[in-house]
Parts: sequence; structure tokens; C-alpha cells
Amino acid sequence: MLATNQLTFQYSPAKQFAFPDVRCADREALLILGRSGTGKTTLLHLLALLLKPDSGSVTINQTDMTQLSPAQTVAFRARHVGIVFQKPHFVSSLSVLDNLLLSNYLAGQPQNKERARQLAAQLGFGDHLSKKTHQLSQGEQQRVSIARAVMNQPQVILADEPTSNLDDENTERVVRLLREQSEQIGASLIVVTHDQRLKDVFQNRIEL
Ligand SMILES: Nc1ncnc2c1ncn2[C@@H]1O[C@H](COP(=O)(O)OP(=O)(O)OP(=O)(O)O)[C@@H](O)[C@H]1O
Repeated sequence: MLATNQLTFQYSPAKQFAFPDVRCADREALLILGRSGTGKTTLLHLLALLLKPDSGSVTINQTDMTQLSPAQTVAFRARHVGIVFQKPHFVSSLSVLDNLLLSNYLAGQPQNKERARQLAAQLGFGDHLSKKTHQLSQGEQQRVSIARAVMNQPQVILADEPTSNLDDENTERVVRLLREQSEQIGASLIVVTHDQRLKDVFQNRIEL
């Protein structure tokens, strides 16, 4: 469960945001829609505590993340929050498999090769584990990105424009996989996007 309360943030006095409250229960999915510049990425970064709000709270299960120290925030995020970025950020010198295992390492968890292999098979890139990530197509890279986000079975999955570079077929596949994965691990799934194709797929929506 993720819930926010009266989040505000400003980049400068001329660029201030007051966001509507967000609630997303375990196994539920929420779409946050908005045109370019309305603050979607800013909100997603606040939900992940990559940015600290000026006021308000972000609670994941029982933990108010805004009350954690910077070190506690990093540890909590690595363990309990999976993030899928618009463009996947991988370590290019590592294989696909090692990029997945990096999630375990960053969360202080033992390397779980079995889970990496299972996810790769489920998400359709089981044959690519020993390749470098740049050898994969965009759609494949986005699926690796989803696998990486769910490696540690997080309580919350946050996805920032996960489909904006994808064709309709890959868009449908990525959305289905995000929903399947969040349901399987019992996580809350929050997707921010301007991609109107996703509008009809999610019942719960907030417009910025
Ligand atoms: N680091 C920053 N410093 C100052 N202003 C910023 C910064 N990052 C974003 N902004 C501004 O804040 C506003 C919201 O940006 P944000 O990236 O959250 O929007 P968005 O809705 O995700 O847009 P897009 O769909 O184009 O990615 C924009 O006007 C942007 O110029």
C-alpha cells in the first residue's frame, strides 16, 4: 500500500507543485495521466523519495518515507520499491543476468539467479541472459527493466512512461507484464504517463 498526503514541492518560487493525494492498495494498479510538464516525473520521483517533498508524506505500508534518514531512504527504496524508467538505465559492461542480480546486491540481498532465470523466461528474454543489454531491442530492454524492478519482490512498483517508445504490440505486452508481476508479488503498481493508449486499461486514474 502506498499513500501520500498533501505533497508539495518546488524547484523554484515560479515552479511550485501541490499534488493530489495518491492511494494505491496492494495488488492494485493506478494510472497517473497528464500532459507534458504537468509534473508526472516530479511526482514519481517524490513517491520514490528520489526527491524530498517540501511538505506532506509518502507512506509505504507502515513506513513514512519522509521521516527516514538519507541512508535509510536508499536502503528502503532498494529493498521495497521497484522503478521502471522511461529509458532503461543499465550497466552496459554487465550482462543482462548481472544487471538483474545488481538489484539483489543494491538491496543487500543474496544473489538469486534462480529468480532472475524464472523472470527472464516469464518475460520472454530467457535466451538473452548472457548478452549485453545494448544488444537487445527496446521492447526487450523494457522487459528486462521490469524484471529488474521486481527482482526483490518490492511492495511498490513505480513506472515512468514505460511505454512511450514502444509500438502498440509491445505497449500491450509491457502493461500486461507489469500488472501480472505486481499481482503475483502483491505490490501496488503506479504508472505515470501521457500515453493515452493506457487510459482504458486502468480503472483507477488520477489526472494531473
Ligand atoms: N530539475 C529541475 N529544475 C527546475 N525545473 C524543473 C526540473 N525538473 C523539472 N522541472 C520543471 O518542472 C515541470 C514538471 O516537470 P516534470 O518532468 O515533472 O513533468 P512531466 O509531466 O513528467 O513532463 P514530460 O511528460 O514532458 O516528461 C516542467 O515545467 C519542468 O520544466
